[in-house]
Amino acid sequence: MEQIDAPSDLRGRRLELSGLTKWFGSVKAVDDLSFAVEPGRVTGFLGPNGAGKTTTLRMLLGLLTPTSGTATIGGQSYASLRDPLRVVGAGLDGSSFHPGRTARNHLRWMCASGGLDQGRIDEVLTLAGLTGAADRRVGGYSLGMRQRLTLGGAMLGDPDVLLLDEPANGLDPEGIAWLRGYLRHLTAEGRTVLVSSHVLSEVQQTVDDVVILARGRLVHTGPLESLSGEPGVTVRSPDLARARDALTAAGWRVEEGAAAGPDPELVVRGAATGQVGDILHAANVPLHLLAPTHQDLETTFLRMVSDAERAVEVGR
Ligand SMILES: Nc1ncnc2c1ncn2[C@@H]1O[C@H](COP(=O)(O)OP(=O)(O)OP(=O)(O)O)[C@@H](O)[C@H]1O
Repeated sequence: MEQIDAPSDLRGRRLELSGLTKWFGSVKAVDDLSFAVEPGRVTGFLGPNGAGKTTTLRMLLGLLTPTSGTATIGGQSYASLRDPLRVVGAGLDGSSFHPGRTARNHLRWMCASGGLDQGRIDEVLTLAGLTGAADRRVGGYSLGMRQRLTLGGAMLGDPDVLLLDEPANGLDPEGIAWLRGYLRHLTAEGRTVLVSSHVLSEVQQTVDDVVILARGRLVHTGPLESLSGEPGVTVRSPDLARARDALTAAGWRVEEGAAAGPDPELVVRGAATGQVGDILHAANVPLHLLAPTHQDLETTFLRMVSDAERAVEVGR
């Protein structure tokens, strides 16, 4: 069959995983995973350590063979791409540098081993913000500079798709802001970007979509906003027990709020402030706070993961 790669100015390659499964001996690292990653968006690939993120990325990159299922890039498996380094850039391990090499020489070495033209090295160094440090040995680089070099290396083939494993790991807030700008720039050009992280808050400002994994299984996929949960009303009162009773008697779903201490709070899901205020007023409950609220994204993420992990435990 003839292999046709779209010209890179068309970009727009979708990633599709279908029933992807990987066993390592008796360990099921990836379990019947199906989801898609859209071009022109940054997708966060999230899950706790050991959830199966790296294994999935390695299968997408043809570095591991799935036990069953498929992973395709623009409809093709990695192995069938005619010019894979120009289609997919990968940053899988930020620490695998020869410490005695300069960044420029590292990129030259990458070009030579991947059969890529060296003409993009200066452009990539600029893109990664490493022009001034290009001729320094990588052994003296900070973690953030190594992450930049990993990202730069992934861009050498001017790929349509970027797969990055924990690119925000160890970055300071300035580094995370830089990463956000870098990835935004790349998706604005129509590229497909998938970034893994075990901490949502590290990439929360960076991603458009999320794919959440736990114990190798898909837990949730959707736009980032889909994690903001159901809106609600936060209530603080010195008599929270009575507030809870009045609200549940009126049929509202009441959850514990985040704050602990002398004035703890509860959250009434799906209610408007007026409705909650009227009920508490009628029940003579003293109020210290009544405010509309959205669930914190990280809280939703952690809850989804722990529910999924518990379901796996129960199913065993
Ligand atoms: N080569 C291997 N041989 C045996 N087990 C493996 C191998 N690679 C991964 N695993 C196991 O597969 C599961 C998923 O690991 P994986 O590295 O894909 O998770 P992860 O989500 O990337 O986590 P981390 O953030 O810690 O890298 C883990 O239980 C891990 O121990």
